[in-house]
Amino acid sequence: MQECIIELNQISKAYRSRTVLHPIDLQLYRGEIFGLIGRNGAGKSTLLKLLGGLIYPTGGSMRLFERSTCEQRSLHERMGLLVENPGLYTQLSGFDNMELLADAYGMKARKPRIEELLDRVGLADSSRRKVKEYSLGMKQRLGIALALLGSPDVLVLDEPINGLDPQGIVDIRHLLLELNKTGLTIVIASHILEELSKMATRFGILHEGRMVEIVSRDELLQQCEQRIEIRLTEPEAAIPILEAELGIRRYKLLDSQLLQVYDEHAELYQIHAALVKGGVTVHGIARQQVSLEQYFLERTGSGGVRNA
Ligand SMILES: Nc1ncnc2c1ncn2[C@@H]1O[C@H](COP(=O)(O)OP(=O)(O)OP(=O)(O)O)[C@@H](O)[C@H]1O
Repeated sequence: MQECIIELNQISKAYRSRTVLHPIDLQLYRGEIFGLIGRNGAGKSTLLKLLGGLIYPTGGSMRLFERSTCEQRSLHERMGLLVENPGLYTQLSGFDNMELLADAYGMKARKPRIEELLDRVGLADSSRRKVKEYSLGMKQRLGIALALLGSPDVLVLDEPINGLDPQGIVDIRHLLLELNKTGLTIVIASHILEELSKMATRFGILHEGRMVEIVSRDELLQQCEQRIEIRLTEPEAAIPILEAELGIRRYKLLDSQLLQVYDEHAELYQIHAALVKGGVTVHGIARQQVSLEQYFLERTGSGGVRNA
């Protein structure tokens, strides 16, 4: 069974009288990569800051690692944050930046740990170079190493790939996937849906301060999978034909007149011919595919929220 390590119950946030996060319920599970998607101003950073204990909620409660954060605020220390600018000392080397934070943590025997982390984020060879000479991607990787210094259970990242070139994006993705393989839970906010979809195992869609949908990777991929839509009046007659004649096993009856077939090998003309031969009247048949972008826009577009 999945272990829930973060639980938000009706968490909300207002600045003065302006509500920027409406009550949100959310459970995060150990080992997952949770992707938070939303347009600019949707409330992603606010939610991440609440998770990291950088700001206080206006309402609701939060449980971290099965304890209430009211009982113990230090629970937030089990999270590694890269939420705002990592606050790097650019005149110092990557190693020295790590050492300063290790000092603040009061870490003993830190050199091997720092070297291990810099190696893990791919900065071993540049660890003695000044940060001002680092590329944006290198700075982000150093930010991640800093966030990992306290050996967190959860890594919380706000737009870590913003502004990176394609190679920088791939490097960060590989790094995060590797870290996740070691058991680290990751919460990552991004508006680059395509990239997020290559990492996250679950997605939360934030829109105007509301969590409008939480969807697993499998559900999302299924929603965006290529499918054949058949409009017909007798689906109960059509299904046995599709199964017996064409060996189609993956289909979904959306309503009494719309059948969706998920089978990349199925051909439109074969389906049409088999149904007609079996005496089924077909009113329409077409291939459909919803792109990730379309899926996201449907839930956050001017048409408002659509329940999946
Ligand atoms: N300290 C603050 N005081 C007042 N309003 C704030 C404060 N911080 C954020 N907001 C407002 O809260 C809303 C949500 O902001 P937030 O930064 O969480 O959104 P976001 O989804 O992370 O956006 P972006 O992708 O642009 O970073 C915005 O309207 C923003 O103006």
